[in-house]
Amino acid sequence: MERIMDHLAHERSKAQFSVEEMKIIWAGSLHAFQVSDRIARLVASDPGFRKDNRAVLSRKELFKSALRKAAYVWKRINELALSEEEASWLRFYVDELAYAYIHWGMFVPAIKGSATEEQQQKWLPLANNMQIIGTYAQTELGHGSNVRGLETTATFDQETDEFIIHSPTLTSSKWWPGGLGKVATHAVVYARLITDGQDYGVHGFLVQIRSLDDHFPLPGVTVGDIGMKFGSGAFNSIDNGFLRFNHVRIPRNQMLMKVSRVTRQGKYVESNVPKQLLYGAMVYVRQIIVADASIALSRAVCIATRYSAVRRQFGPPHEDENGKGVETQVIDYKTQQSRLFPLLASAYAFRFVGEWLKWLYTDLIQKLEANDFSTLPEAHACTAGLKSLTTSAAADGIKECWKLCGGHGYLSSSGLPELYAAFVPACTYEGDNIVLLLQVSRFLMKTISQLQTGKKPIGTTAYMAHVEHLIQCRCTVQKAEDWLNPSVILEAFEARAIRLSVACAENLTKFATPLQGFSELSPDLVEAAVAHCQLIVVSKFIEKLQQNIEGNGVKQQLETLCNIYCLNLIHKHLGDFLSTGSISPKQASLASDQLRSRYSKLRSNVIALVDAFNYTDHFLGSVLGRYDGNVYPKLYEEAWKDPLNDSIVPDGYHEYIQPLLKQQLQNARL
Ligand SMILES: CCCCCCCC/C=C\C/C=C/C(=O)SCCNC(=O)CCNC(=O)[C@H](O)C(C)(C)COP(=O)(O)OP(=O)(O)OC[C@H]1O[C@@H](n2cnc3c(N)ncnc32)[C@H](O)[C@@H]1OP(=O)(O)O
Ligand SMILES: Cc1cc2nc3c(=O)[nH]c(=O)nc-3n(C[C@H](O)[C@H](O)[C@H](O)COP(=O)(O)OP(=O)(O)OC[C@H]3O[C@@H](n4cnc5c(N)ncnc54)[C@H](O)[C@@H]3O)c2cc1C
Repeated sequence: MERIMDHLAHERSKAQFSVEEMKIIWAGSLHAFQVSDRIARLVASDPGFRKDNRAVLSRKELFKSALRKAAYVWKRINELALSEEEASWLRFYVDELAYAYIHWGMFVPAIKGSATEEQQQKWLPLANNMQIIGTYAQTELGHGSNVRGLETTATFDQETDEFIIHSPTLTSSKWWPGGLGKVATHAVVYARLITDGQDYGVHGFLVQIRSLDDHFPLPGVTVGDIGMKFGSGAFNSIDNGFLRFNHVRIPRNQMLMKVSRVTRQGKYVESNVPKQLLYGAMVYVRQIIVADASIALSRAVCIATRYSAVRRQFGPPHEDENGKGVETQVIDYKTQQSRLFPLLASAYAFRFVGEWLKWLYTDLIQKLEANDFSTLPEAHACTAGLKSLTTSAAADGIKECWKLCGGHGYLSSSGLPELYAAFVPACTYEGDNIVLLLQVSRFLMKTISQLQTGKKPIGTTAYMAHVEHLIQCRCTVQKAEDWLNPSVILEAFEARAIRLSVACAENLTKFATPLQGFSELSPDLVEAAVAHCQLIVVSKFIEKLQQNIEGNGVKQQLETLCNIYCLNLIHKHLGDFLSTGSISPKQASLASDQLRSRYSKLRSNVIALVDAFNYTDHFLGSVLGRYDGNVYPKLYEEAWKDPLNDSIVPDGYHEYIQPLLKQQLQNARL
């Protein structure tokens, strides 16, 4: 036991940079580090937030435990008079999916984004004080991605000045909203607005669904939980629900009227705000999900990295720091490094692109407030594309981390199965990842077509202004070290992205209609969108390195991680880089050489690099990822805690094992 604990301490002593400074870089600022660190410790030390028993709870127990924790969170927020920032850190570190995620993450943002000032004044205080609990009811049984295809209706009744909310078909049942099944009292419901016999498409409405007195559904409302979901814990602590309306009436002023409104006379009036703002809550949450992706991936990487340094298999016996003969740490196998280190680099890359996206979103909101809608299309494309790219990579990465831990990774106590089950639906919710990439490709094709009209591309598409150069330029790499030059890397990624996009744009012209072209070429369009989004991540990582980064050796580590992130992408997408002529086969081989050399350079720093995430053992929830590396005794201890080990002889022995054994014995004797 001691040896293993010493072993991680030895790993930490090899770090060539200041972990404390890196913690600040990871957190985003000294202030963010201090607040998050304080709240993380507060949660970890409070037995009310215990979560190590989750895997053995039944669905009902899990749900109730999540309700208890959500109520306790609210109590602690008030008792400690936490600021909004501290409260959101508290919810984050409690790490238990419950209605509060949707209430704060979607219901409140939907009201802020789509309600008029007057409506906000009425509803936000109620929501902010938890006098009502809200959900976001958009998806239906029959339609999720195709929002324009939603079937729920909101028909204006001029006589009573009300909307009648109705579910005309089974497929129009709302299906999936979190917190809806058993908890929410109110919902932002997306329904087709019909007035004067005309259908004006999907709009948002604020609808009360349960009584605030006895919690029973209101007349005309049928509501319940949609059932168990993937994995044992994960999303099963939350009540994703179904909801059907039978001519439920709401006052006219409960239509969210920032984008358009219906007058007392039933006239539909559009404001000067673009219709797309109705989808504003999705832009907001997608931006948060990118940050979530870096957190989920970094948790998994932290577990797999620490465990890989503890775990030993094969190899000629080495001498450890105490002169004892030991086997090889699995982290020293080059295959382990080539699977794990790019994931570590991706966690950092996603962290920085998430930081930038948060800035982009804040900038968008400021512009919208000044009635400047010019950056909305780019914000939509960036949030959609990066949500897609980072969640797909993080979900795959978590799965890889579990395999990197061998058999023990499959144990619930590793924390990895639940982390995977909780994160993988992020590839679907807030927009299916392929559907979102198609939105990006639509934006790219539009930008390319506008180049011909002389419109200057801006922001993340600014590189397209250099289309003539990027279409024909040749990569200048001659030796492996040349791949360490950021401008060389950037140009290779820009060339690959624009060449894929231009090829799509040219191919689209060969079809009878754009619609037919988009449909036929959609796999290529998705690849072009991925290349563009990867370019954004690469360029934001490089930009981060151009900032003033303090701390002994911190910048050097980030440079190595950035090189690994970029060179590994080249390695994985070699087909794209070669087929577009962005690099040559010889340069690809030099990139692989450089990648291998970067792994060696990173090796002694990896434990410190995952320590910089500053995750408590409570938050990690993993025996394999423990800070002290004391894995084996704790695995053994955890095994004893399983309910099956409550008794020496299991329940069922007398009914099913003993009679069977007896029968077989008797048969043998006969
Ligand atoms: C505390 C924080 C907690 C965070 C929460 C974490 C955990 C919670 C867990 C789960 C919550 C999950 C919630 C949900 O899933 S809610 C439901 C989400 N649903 C979707 O995301 C549906 C995806 N589909 C769509 O977004 C759209 O239908 C579409 C964009 C794919 C297609 O729509 P359609 O109107 O048919 O679009 P067009 O392609 O014709 O586009 C029209 C036009 O509008 C632009 N555009 C589209 N979307 C947006 C947008 N969001 N913002 C701005 N602009 C948008 C599009 O680009 C077109 O523009 P044009 O080319 O210039 O015409
Ligand atoms: C855990 C979880 C929580 C959720 N929470 C909420 C919530 O709180 N509120 C809410 O309203 N919704 C919620 N949802 C629903 C979620 O937003 C939808 O599931 C999501 O938008 C995807 O839509 P879909 O299920 O209709 O998938 P579909 O669109 O049916 O996708 C099925 C397949 O078709 C493909 N596909 C669909 N359209 C196209 C196209 N145009 N081109 C190419 N391929 C296409 C997709 O790529 C996918 O492979 C949640 C979902 C999950 C899993």
